[in-house]
Amino acid sequence: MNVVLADQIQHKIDFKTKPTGALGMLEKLAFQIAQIQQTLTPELKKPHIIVFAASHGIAAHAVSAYPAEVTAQMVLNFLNGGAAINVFTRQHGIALLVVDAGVNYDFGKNEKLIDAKVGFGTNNILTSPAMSAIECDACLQRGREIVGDVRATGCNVIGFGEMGIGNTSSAALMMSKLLDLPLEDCVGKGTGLSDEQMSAKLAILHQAMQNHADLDNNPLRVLQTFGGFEIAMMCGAMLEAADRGMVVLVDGFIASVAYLTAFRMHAKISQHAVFCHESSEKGHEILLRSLNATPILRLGMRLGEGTGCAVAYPVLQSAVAFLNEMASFESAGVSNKVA
Ligand SMILES: Cc1cc2ncn([C@H]3O[C@H](COP(=O)(O)O)[C@@H](O)[C@H]3O)c2cc1C
Ligand SMILES: O=C(O)c1cccnc1
Repeated sequence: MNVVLADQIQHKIDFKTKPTGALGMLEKLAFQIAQIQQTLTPELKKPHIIVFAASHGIAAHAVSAYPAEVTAQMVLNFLNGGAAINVFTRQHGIALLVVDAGVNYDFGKNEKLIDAKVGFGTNNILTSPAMSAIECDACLQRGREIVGDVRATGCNVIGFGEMGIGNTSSAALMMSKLLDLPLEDCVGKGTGLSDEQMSAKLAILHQAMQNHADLDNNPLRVLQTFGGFEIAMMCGAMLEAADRGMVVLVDGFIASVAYLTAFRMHAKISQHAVFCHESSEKGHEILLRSLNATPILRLGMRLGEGTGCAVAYPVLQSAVAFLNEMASFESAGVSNKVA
């Protein structure tokens, strides 16, 4: 760490015309973004959100309140501009990219969709590993390449979203294994299961855990065994974004599990991560706490798609704006003597 620059950034924040610390979390964000960019005058350039979509074999077991076909239908909705993430990215001037990481549907040629198809969905993780080591590696690699292409456009702030019916099941199993926590702490209602359906989901995931009893907590093996193509691609994408010095916006429960996996691979990613919101999906609060992460927003959202990143983005803009534009005590002739 460049200690001199870190001191200068903190000094610049502290000498703005406000009581020390009065901009709260905006100050922490401003410091972090300035540190990431190694400058006293950070800028957020060409923000992007990438939504990765994939199908899940486990969806055949009624672990979601919605049918598996919704994954492909929502991809078409993203392409037509009608989903929540389309609305919020449009609202805030964020570019949106949609990636077919492995949806069980043939979208044909569509120039609006990035084709990174690794397959037509993961295996059923109740009985088999989600994917082969080769597929897992391909996902990480494709995620990295897509971010490389986005970085080349001048983007320095990027968020990731996902779409994949059944993926809260994948994420819960991964979280339980990586953090060595009981499944009860990690499994939630996802798209909105009833209490009864939730008990059935928990029973299936206990069975899945038992069927993979010899799995250790190696992040790559956990990803391969329980992950989804979209979760693995997000993981590679987050790693690349950090490697390239970008600000990484972390969305809800599933994105945070992808982040946890990436963090276990390369802890350095934490310097780049901004936790945008706390999802109301059970497990997210515990996961954020275990990461020592303070989310920007707590709106009771539980959607995914990167929506938390899009809604939190203006807060990052405010953080950068105060650091660049606000007067200092000296420039404004305001006394900074504490009475
Ligand atoms: C219409 C619709 C739009 C969505 N957008 C995101 N998700 C979210 O819900 C899914 C995870 O929940 P579960 O594990 O219960 O299936 C993921 O696709 C996630 O992105 C959606 C779900 C639905 C139904
Ligand atoms: O927080 C999330 O990412 C989430 C929660 C429920 C359903 N889908 C996504």
